[in-house]
Amino acid sequence: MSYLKEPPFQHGSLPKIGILLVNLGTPEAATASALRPYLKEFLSDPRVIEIPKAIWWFILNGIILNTRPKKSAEKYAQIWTKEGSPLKVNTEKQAKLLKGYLGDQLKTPFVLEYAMRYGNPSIDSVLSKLREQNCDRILVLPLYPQYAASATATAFDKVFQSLAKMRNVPAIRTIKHYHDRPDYIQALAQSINEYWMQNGRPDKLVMSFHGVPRFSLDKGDPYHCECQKTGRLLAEALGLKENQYHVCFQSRFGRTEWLKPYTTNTLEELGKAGTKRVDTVCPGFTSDCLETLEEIAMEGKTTFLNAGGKEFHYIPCLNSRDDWIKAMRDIVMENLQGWISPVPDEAALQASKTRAIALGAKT
Ligand SMILES: C=CC1=C(C)c2cc3[nH]c(cc4nc(cc5[nH]c(cc1n2)c(C)c5CCC(=O)O)C(CCC(=O)O)=C4C)c(C)c3C=C
Ligand SMILES: [Fe+2]
Ligand SMILES: [Fe+2]
Repeated sequence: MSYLKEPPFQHGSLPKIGILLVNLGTPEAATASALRPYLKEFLSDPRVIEIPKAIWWFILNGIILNTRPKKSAEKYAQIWTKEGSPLKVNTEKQAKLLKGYLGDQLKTPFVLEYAMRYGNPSIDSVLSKLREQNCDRILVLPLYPQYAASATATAFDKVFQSLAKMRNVPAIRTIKHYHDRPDYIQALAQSINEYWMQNGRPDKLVMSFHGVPRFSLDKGDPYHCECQKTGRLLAEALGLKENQYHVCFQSRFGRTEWLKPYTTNTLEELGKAGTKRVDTVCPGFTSDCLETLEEIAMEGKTTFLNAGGKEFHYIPCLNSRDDWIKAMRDIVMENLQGWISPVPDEAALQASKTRAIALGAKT
């Protein structure tokens, strides 16, 4: 086994902290040819598809990769922006703003980058970049508030696979979840209240989370419970009664049962029941993306209106809201405790050199 070449080591150089935001990833373009490699990487992940490898290989390569890229590309084309995929654009903005806020508070030198679990910038390439900049401690923040093995754990797997190629491995901290943090809940509640102040209130609020297969709940994945808890806390923060909101799950893939109730069924039932206005929000997504802008804001709207509903509103994700970036800053600061010093590292280094000289040591 040969390891990656280490960046040149310099005595006396100040090590930095690396902060690595990880999001899911997105295709490079809204075309079938760009969707194919993205979907291949995504759907080859055993944390995402938990069926025997050999069987899945035939289904994926024989059926899915011949049909889905074109269909998905058509959906992406409807939400694509001049700057690119909304997921990437939003993640980039969050990283930039968070860097600014952390710069105001952190006395220890740091580097903040974002990476994508699938596609680019890859976790491999960004971790190499952090090591080259002398980061000897790295904090990993997945941009998923609720823990799921198929989202959070696979991001960690990829980080550890990258580290396994290094000789001088940095210290690592991972943030598992923040689904019940008051600042995250408050940012969501505030965004919804602001929306309601401008657009009036709905009859029902639908909170839609990304789904996962039902068996993952039975096998011990806490994702379902964490989504339910986020939903309950958000409803409490908004002062909603139980009959004024629904927690449901979207994006079902394949024929197996996924977490229920399915968002599409909920919207259809609400429409059929004569509910006049439904507002939807996706608290599990910190950035707007295909799943929110196309599946909910477009497809969900059609489902509800076709079933007899009259008015459908989609409330955007947290994206680059100031209260959310501040919450991210606080999540990072809390998780850096013990790694950061209250005085600038340069000053601490100088003080320890002075002490050492006073004690007669050669530096
Ligand atoms: C096939 C199984 C899938 C599981 C399990 C899954 C879990 C999961 N996904 C997210 C977040 C996102 N998923 C997104 C897109 C997306 N998801 C799947 C499949 C599974 N996801 C597919 C095939 C796709 C690609 C689009 C498509 O062809 O339908 C996205 C959006 C990406 C974008 O570019 O905008 C996000 C975000 C979570 C949080 C999660 C587990 C909880
Ligand atoms: Fe997904
Ligand atoms: Fe979807």
